[in-house]
Amino acid sequence: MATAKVRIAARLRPRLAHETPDPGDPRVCHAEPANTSTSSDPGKGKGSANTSLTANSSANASGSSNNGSGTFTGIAVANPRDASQIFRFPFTSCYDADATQAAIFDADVRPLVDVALSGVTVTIFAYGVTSSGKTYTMQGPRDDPGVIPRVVETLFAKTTATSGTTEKTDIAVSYMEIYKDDVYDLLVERENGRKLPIRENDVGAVFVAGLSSVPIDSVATFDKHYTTATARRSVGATLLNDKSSRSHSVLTLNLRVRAGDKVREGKINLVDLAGSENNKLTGNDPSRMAESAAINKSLSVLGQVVHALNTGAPRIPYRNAKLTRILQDALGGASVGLLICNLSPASKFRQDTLNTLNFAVRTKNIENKPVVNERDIRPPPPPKIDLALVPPAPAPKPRESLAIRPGVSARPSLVPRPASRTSTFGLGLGGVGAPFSRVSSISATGVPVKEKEAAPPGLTEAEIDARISRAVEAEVARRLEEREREKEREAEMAAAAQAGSSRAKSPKPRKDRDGSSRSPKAKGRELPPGLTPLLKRHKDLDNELQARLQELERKFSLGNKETALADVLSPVSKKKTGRAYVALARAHSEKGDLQVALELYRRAETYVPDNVKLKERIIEIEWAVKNDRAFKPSPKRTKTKKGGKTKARAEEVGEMDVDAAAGHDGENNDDKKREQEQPLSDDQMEVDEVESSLTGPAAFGFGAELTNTGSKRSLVDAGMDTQTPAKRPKRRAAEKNKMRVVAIESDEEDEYGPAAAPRKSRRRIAAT
Ligand SMILES: Nc1ncnc2c1ncn2[C@@H]1O[C@H](COP(=O)(O)OP(=O)(O)OP(=O)(O)O)[C@@H](O)[C@H]1O
Repeated sequence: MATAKVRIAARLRPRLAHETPDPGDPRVCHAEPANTSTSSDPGKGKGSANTSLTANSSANASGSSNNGSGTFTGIAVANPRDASQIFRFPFTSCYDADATQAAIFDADVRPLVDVALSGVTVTIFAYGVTSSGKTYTMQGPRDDPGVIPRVVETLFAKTTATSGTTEKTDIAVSYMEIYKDDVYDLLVERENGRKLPIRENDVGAVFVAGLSSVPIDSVATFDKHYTTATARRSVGATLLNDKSSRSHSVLTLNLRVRAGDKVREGKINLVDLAGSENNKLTGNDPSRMAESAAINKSLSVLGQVVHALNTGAPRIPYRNAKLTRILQDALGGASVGLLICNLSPASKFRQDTLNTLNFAVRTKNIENKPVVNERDIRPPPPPKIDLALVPPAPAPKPRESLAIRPGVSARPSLVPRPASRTSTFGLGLGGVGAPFSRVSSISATGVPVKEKEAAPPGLTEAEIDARISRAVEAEVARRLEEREREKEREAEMAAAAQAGSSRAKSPKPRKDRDGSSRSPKAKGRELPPGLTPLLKRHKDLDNELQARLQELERKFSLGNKETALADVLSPVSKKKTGRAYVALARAHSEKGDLQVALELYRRAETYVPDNVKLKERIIEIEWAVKNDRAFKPSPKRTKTKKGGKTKARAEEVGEMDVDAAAGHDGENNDDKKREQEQPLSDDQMEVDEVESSLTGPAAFGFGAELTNTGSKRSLVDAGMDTQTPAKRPKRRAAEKNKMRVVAIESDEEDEYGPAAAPRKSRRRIAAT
């Protein structure tokens, strides 16, 4: 998609009862004849009497005409220090006091709904001085709804219109406020609300971790959530506005449009910014002053970001405020942006109005690079099986072929493929995600043969299953024979050695593995160089193997490939795979993709079926999905350090705490303290352990993607041991016998920042 500049719509609100008119007040001009004009910065301009100055804008720097026809459309406002000087700010879209909510919506907002449904992120934000009408524009009163309710209504009207088609749209909402530079979820009870951290995922997208996302299936459902959440927003009375927003609010509508084999994921961010305010005018008390300072600071950072983008600065200060961090995508990112510039007609706000207009003029030069989020949702092709040398099944059942359909492109598995490994039963399954074609073929003589890429076409599933079974049986038989021969040799050598030593000295009873003492003579009688006991063992194994193969076949025939894979993996691989799924699930649940998260947790359970905490997690998410409720992932865990000290868990899996990097290390201290007081249950530890394994380099080769990169500085701050990982193994080895792992996960980031390779430390602590 090409670049797209941020669109600007200027809206002048009507005068309130107590506001008296003044000739220099801002005025909306619709195609008025353009007079003398000088390209100038209105904030600094000092023109002669009756001079009309046009705001400096690269879009229209050459004159007062903004449409090439000698007319001007935009906002005209007098200089507060020299009323004879009129500044003109050209905007193609501007609305005067008579403009209706519907007019603004239809002209500027409605087209963006289609853009979002096409898989693009759209951000619409209202900007302006306090009491300029931002909340009125975004939210609106019940009898005159603003942008937010209208967007939702339009979305549902559009999805209803496509209900007869193959297109299906899922909509979910999340709603947060940024109050005194802390983020809170407005969809949860205020008492339960905790400060939410801002994080960055593995592809650099910024998101608020733990923010709930509620699926909505109708305007009425949305209304219910929205009304409750809006009542939670921080609002207070000031001398300038008796219902002044004391926070910035961001309402996000997540759209998922499924059409055939494709899914598009668009988003609409609807932002109602708190208004800049002059404390001399607002009459703020100390608490209002603190709010006001936070509002003004974040808006000032917003201005700096816009300025840096306009001047092509090498560093854009997004990280200097939560607000800009969250709006990063809308300002120079991959979003389509609309800034609604709200203006107050009151004289006392004249300078603020000029500031607002200057900000708007600068913002409209920002270029974004919108991205369409569309992906193929066809299921991955069935695994290929190398069956070239396995003899054909005697009686194949006519079932659907597992052979890959021609023309269907393979999609990468959710779980990256590890290097192929050979299991104890000789199946080189290569772990989860590896195609069955990686199974080493076994020749009739039991010698593994080179892998081939494509399975012979036209085989039924039954044939494939049968061939796998025969291949496994052949390999197991070969290995058992080898083992028996080995044992025979050992037994013969032992007998010969004992016979030799018995001639030299009297026999000494020797303890066997089972603890029984037997004389070499007796042993010789029980274990002659013959094969009887070995064959017995062989038979046991055969039965065991047979049962296992039957179980495998049963599961394959049920189509439960996941379970079957879990069964044939080694315990270590099972655990690793489970960990990988848990980490992915957690990342999805934090993003609000509860359905996907649930599916991933269920898959994880296949690999670690005994994990009680995991079961609980599944039940919780199932409940949340079923009841359309938000799911709050468990807070960061603490772990007990040797000596009884505690510390906050470094990071969540798969994310980087961008706050620390942004210099907000001191935040959330209360939350951390609370977390430190929560002991970890063993089950939770197991889940954490499952997640933490992803940080290891051996985690299927994708550890780096999901690796937690907590900062070393934060560990130092928390009073933690920051000994380098290289030294740890020695200490661990010494402690190994008296310690047990009760909590793992302390990921450290190189002190030079997140760009450096992440390292992982595992801590062992004393058994309790
Ligand atoms: N277009 C409009 N038509 C009628 N009344 C309006 C309009 N815009 C704003 N108002 C009124 O102006 C007052 C201030 O509006 P609003 O609370 O929306 O301002 P705000 O910019 O959100 O202020 P703050 O930044 O302090 O939250 C309210 O009483 C509101 O009803």
